[in-house]
Amino acid sequence: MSLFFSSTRGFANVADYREAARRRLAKIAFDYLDGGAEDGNTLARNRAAFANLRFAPRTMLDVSSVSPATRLFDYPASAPFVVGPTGLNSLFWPKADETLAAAAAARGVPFALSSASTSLLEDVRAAAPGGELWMQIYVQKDRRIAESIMRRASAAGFSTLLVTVDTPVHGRRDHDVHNDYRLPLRVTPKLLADLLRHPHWAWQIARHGTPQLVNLARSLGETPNLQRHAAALARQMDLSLGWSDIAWLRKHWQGPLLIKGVMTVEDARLAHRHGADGIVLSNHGGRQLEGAHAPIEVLPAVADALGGALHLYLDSGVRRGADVVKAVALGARGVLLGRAPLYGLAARGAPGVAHVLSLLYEEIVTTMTLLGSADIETLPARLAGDSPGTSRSASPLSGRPPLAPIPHAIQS
Ligand SMILES: Cc1cc2nc3c(=O)[nH]c(=O)nc-3n(C[C@H](O)[C@H](O)[C@H](O)COP(=O)(O)O)c2cc1C
Ligand SMILES: CC(C)CC(=O)C(=O)O
Repeated sequence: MSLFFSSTRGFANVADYREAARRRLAKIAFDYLDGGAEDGNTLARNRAAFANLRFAPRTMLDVSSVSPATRLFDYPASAPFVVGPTGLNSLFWPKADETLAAAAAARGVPFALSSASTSLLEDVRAAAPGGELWMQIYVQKDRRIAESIMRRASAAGFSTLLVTVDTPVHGRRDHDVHNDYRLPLRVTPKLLADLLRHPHWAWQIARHGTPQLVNLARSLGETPNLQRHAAALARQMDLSLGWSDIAWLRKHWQGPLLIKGVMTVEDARLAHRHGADGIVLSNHGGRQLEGAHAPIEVLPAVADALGGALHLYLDSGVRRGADVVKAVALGARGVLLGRAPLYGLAARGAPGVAHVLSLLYEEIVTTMTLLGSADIETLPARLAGDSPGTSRSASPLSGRPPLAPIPHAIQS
């Protein structure tokens, strides 16, 4: 890494890293990272929905020692967030998945590896030996791929499985069409101009080679071939996947199992009924269904319907520690971070990821201190509705059950 890119001085928040990532990455890569589906309405709504929630702080409470520590399944996490699964990460920085996993371990939070990762899951384990690792899978028509990834992840000590169900087809990403984004990247005059404007990124890609979907390749027993495996990823999703397949997943995965991409009370109930341990309320960061609600908007109804029966996580739009606090206050056990750590990675590599995670951690602590919450159990009593003047006692959240440990739906 060059000296120029090593400093994290002057970065105050995730948005600063986003801007630095925008400057360093070629447009084709930044738009893939940053963009949403179609007109970007859901992408924007994810942020607006967080901004519209208001806190009801309490004062004169002892905040001399504030801790956002919590338990995420059996893992004692330093804070209620997880570095979430994102595919093709070495498009942003070499050895990206190892870097993200090591940063998460150092911060004391889980890292979730995408099955579309550009590093082998075994290499990620080696890069974060003591870290808490989760594995995400897409289920493709050839079920042996998912079975092989589950087997390998289990052998490598990954604790928790995320099954992503909001991507039967890819959302329509207009920016990718405009940029002529395809894998492997094809050198067109447009891409060449883009590369010339972003020489540091171009040099990195040239030096380290095009990222490969190595986990997918290994589970197929094939030599990595980006063209073939990217096409397989996009076109071979099992569109027949249904709730009864949780039983099949259970045969291959003994640990906690979360369904990622649930957006309704009905589906949350079905996940529970079919034996999932938890769900991630997610609209895939506004990258899939344009016109979806923001997950934070549906969280209160889902939390009330489940009444603590499932581990409830949320993602999409988390850019501030206050967003994490709001999600926990509304009933989430924790949040997944999608783009936020990627901005740090794309801007500055390992120091950038570490700084983003520590900024979020510090923002959580500051928010809790200003709210009069010394620990996360008190957070549900600190959020009022979004209408001005909503009083604390009128909070729809008062009286919600505390976040008690939840046993797995199925014990091994
Ligand atoms: C570049 C990128 C790649 C992603 N790849 C995956 C993936 O491979 N598997 C998955 O389940 N979700 C994937 N997601 C979705 C994230 O896990 C997460 O749901 C989303 O980014 C959360 O929104 P946020 O980015 O606003 O935090 C990806 C998101 C981004 C931005
Ligand atoms: C590699 C892709 C499957 C990643 C993804 O889920 C996304 O771009 O949103």
